[in-house]
Amino acid sequence: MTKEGWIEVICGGMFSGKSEELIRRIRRARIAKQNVAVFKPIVDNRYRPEAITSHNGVYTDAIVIHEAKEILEHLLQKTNVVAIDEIQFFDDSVVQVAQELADRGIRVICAGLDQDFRGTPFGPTPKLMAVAEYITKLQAICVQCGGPASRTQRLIDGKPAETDGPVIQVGASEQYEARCRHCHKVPVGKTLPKSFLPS
Ligand SMILES: Nc1ncnc2c1ncn2[C@@H]1O[C@H](COP(=O)(O)OP(=O)(O)O)[C@@H](O)[C@H]1O
Ligand SMILES: Cc1cn([C@H]2C[C@H](O)[C@@H](COP(=O)(O)O)O2)c(=O)[nH]c1=O
Ligand SMILES: [Zn+2]
Repeated sequence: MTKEGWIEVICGGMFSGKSEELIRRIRRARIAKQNVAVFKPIVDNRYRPEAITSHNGVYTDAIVIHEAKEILEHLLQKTNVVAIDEIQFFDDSVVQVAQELADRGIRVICAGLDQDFRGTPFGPTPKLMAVAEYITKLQAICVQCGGPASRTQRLIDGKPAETDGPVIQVGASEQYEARCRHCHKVPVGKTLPKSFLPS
């Protein structure tokens, strides 16, 4: 007999529709009478504090947590779907938690940035992608050329950030815009870590 339980990752740059897609999957799971538990990290304090919110205004309530292991404490016996937004803000322990849930028979849906503003893999997202059964990589629209925006440009006073800065900086369109690989500007002195380059 086929067993239940797997990991889905929805990734891409900012404005690519990750939260929209996560909310859509949550809505459909609820229509299918699944018991869904929704989580977000406390770091994300934009829009409604206790909800996952898309840049287009759609939202759904969420439990705010500090660490991934708190997810285990919030689950009910009947919970069979777990949705987590902004996974890039968790540490690597979120990978272990997702694996444990999927092994227990739970459908785990994770959404988050795959790259930071420098174009470097972001937090635990790449590791989750490695162990996931299903990956959906979304593109926004490049605000410069209209092409597929796989990257996120950080802005300072409306211009591309030219110097490096903290990786975590919560914000929306006042600080970030969607760009394709050709229009994205990497801060001076920043390239991919050697481990991501061909030898
Ligand atoms: N450059 C852009 N490309 C595509 N959508 C954009 C762009 N700028 C703003 N949007 C809006 O962002 C919405 C997607 O937001 P959201 O689901 O929050 O994405 P994400 O979670 O990936 O940041 C789109 O439906 C659209 O209304
Ligand atoms: C690129 C980049 C983004 N962030 C922050 C900015 C937002 O608060 C979230 C992403 O939200 P979205 O739902 O994907 O729109 O991440 C950051 O902290 N560092 C970065 O490099
Ligand atoms: Zn472009």
